[in-house]
Amino acid sequence: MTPAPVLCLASASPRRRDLLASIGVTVEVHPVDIDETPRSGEAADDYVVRLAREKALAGARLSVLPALGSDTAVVCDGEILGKPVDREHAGAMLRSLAGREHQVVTGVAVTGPAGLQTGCVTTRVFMRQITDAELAAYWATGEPSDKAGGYAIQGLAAVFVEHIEGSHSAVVGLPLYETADLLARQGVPVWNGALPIEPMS
Ligand SMILES: Cc1cn([C@H]2C[C@H](O)[C@@H](COP(=O)(O)OP(=O)(O)OP(=O)(O)O)O2)c(=O)[nH]c1=O
Repeated sequence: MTPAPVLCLASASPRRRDLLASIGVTVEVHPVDIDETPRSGEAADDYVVRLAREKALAGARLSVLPALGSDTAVVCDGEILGKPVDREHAGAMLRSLAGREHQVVTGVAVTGPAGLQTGCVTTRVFMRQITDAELAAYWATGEPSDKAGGYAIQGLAAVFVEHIEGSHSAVVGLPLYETADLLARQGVPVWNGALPIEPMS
């Protein structure tokens, strides 16, 4: 039997639902539609935390449960890369990331009895060079289309990623270590209730 939901997930991302399920958090899914346009001159960490906060607050209006929102941006040379709109865009994005370092910035916000609390995690990702034939083959898999930066580290693009410094789960869409802390602060159980909730320090 699936445990009762303990959290409203204000997201259409199946990755975020699966990540939360992996630490024993069953969610009620409420995708929310917000304007994701970056403000002029907005830093990536401010941008993802702002969107995470807006998603959490919109989710809270749809549920009686504490609500979580999150946003992931790929940043290269200070520029925020969104999701690719077509094959050319996806190819240009991955070409710009190949053979060097970029950053993945993920913001998370949880609103509940303790009020609205946020966190932000930056992970350094180092990719190998990628050939044109590989780019074409990767686009044909369908994987890049709904992913920030046009790749999925948890999927086929793992063969392009030499190493990371930071949080793998944050690159996939939700930093689980920081999220567990935010959930504890709101009294939301993880491990389906088996992990003792520590009082806020
Ligand atoms: C870099 C990278 C991103 N992604 C995904 C995570 C996010 O789902 C997506 C970034 O877009 P987001 O706007 O953060 O999320 P979303 O549109 O999927 O869902 P919602 O706004 O409803 O919460 O890219 C991966 O799955 N793997 C990766 O390696």
